[in-house]
Amino acid sequence: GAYNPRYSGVLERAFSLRKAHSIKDMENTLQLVRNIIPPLSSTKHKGQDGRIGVVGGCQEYTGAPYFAAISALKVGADLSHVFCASAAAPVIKAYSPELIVHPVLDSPNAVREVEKWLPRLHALVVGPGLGRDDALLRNVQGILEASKARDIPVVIDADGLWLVAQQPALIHGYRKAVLTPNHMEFSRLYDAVLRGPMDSDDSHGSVLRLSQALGNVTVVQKGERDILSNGQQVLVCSQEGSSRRCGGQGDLLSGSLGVLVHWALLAGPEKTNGSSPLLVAAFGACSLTRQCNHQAFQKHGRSTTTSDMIAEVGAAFSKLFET
Ligand SMILES: NC(=O)C1=CN([C@@H]2O[C@H](COP(=O)(O)OP(=O)(O)OC[C@H]3O[C@@H](n4cnc5c(N)ncnc54)[C@H](O)[C@@H]3O)[C@@H](O)[C@H]2O)[C@@H](O)CC1
Ligand SMILES: Nc1ncnc2c1ncn2[C@@H]1O[C@H](COP(=O)(O)OP(=O)(O)OP(=O)(O)O)[C@@H](O)[C@H]1O
Ligand SMILES: [Mg+2]
Repeated sequence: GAYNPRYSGVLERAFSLRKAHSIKDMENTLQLVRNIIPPLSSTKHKGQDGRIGVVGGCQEYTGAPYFAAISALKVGADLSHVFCASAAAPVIKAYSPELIVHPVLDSPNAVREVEKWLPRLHALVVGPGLGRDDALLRNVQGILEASKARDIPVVIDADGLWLVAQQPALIHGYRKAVLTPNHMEFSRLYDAVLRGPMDSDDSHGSVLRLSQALGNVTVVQKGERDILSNGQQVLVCSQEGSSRRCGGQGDLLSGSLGVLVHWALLAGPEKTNGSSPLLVAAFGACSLTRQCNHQAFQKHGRSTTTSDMIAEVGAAFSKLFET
């Protein structure tokens, strides 16, 4: 119908009410994120605030696992490991002396090599820069199975999601899994699991249904607004970011989520007021990534890159969570 100016005031008021409501929801959820953050203390030993592993990195992609692993450290983990293909290891080591890099993913003993470390890890981030080589993916399948057997929380991103789309049974029903698909990865997963195209006009419903169909694993659909669900609750994160979409922002998100998932599970549901700890952790990682993007864009504009965003992690974290 034609635009009727008589209604515009009503619509505007309804819109601003909805916006005010969602700002209040966001603030309430941010408070839950604050509750799960462990206090800094001089009596802690190295490792207590998190030992995180990133599984990814191959001949082509060395940036993605680096971004994920360094972000985990910058958010507050004490130790960050990368398990990558042998060709990627010297490159990642050269980016940073702060990461522990294991060139094992293309070894015939890959699963055993990673399994040795699992008792010492609090969470795994699987997929950044993994690539889609069949032999690597088979090894990662074994690593995922070993992690589940030990009840280690896993964040699955990028090519880890490619693997899950081929074999949803790998993570079906695993309550300590969080998936962080971008637009493409989400539709690929949705097609594979629900055997039909998603309804793009109902993103809440699509995220909810995908989570349910995967046995209530937590799903984070990244986009203009991030939509998060554990099959019961749906949260929306619309923290202001920017219009700059350089590659690697998703890796910052999955790496920081690795730490936050560990903190949230340690804190437990009392600290999250009955909400799912994984959902609260995911909301924290989305808000943080978007705030980093916002701050970096204010300084660098169109030339903003993921490294500029990582330089903002400390200030963004304080602004959101230490107010
Ligand atoms: N520096 C690096 O090493 C980086 C490596 N990366 C790795 O690259 C590999 C492939 O990741 P991709 O994310 O490209 O995955 P895909 O190969 O599934 O492709 C995603 C595609 O979807 C497109 N797309 C994204 N958002 C869209 C939207 N809203 N609507 C329509 N199209 C959209 C993108 O342009 C991209 O071509 C992964 O291993 C990933 O970790 C990325 O993380 C980026 C940084
Ligand atoms: N249109 C948008 N406006 C604001 N923020 C966005 C937009 N699209 C994505 N983001 C944010 O950017 C971050 C990464 O999402 P994105 O969809 O770029 O992931 P990705 O494709 O996996 O990235 P990567 O290049 O690291 O693989 C998320 O925090 C998300 O909230
Ligand atoms: Mg990605």
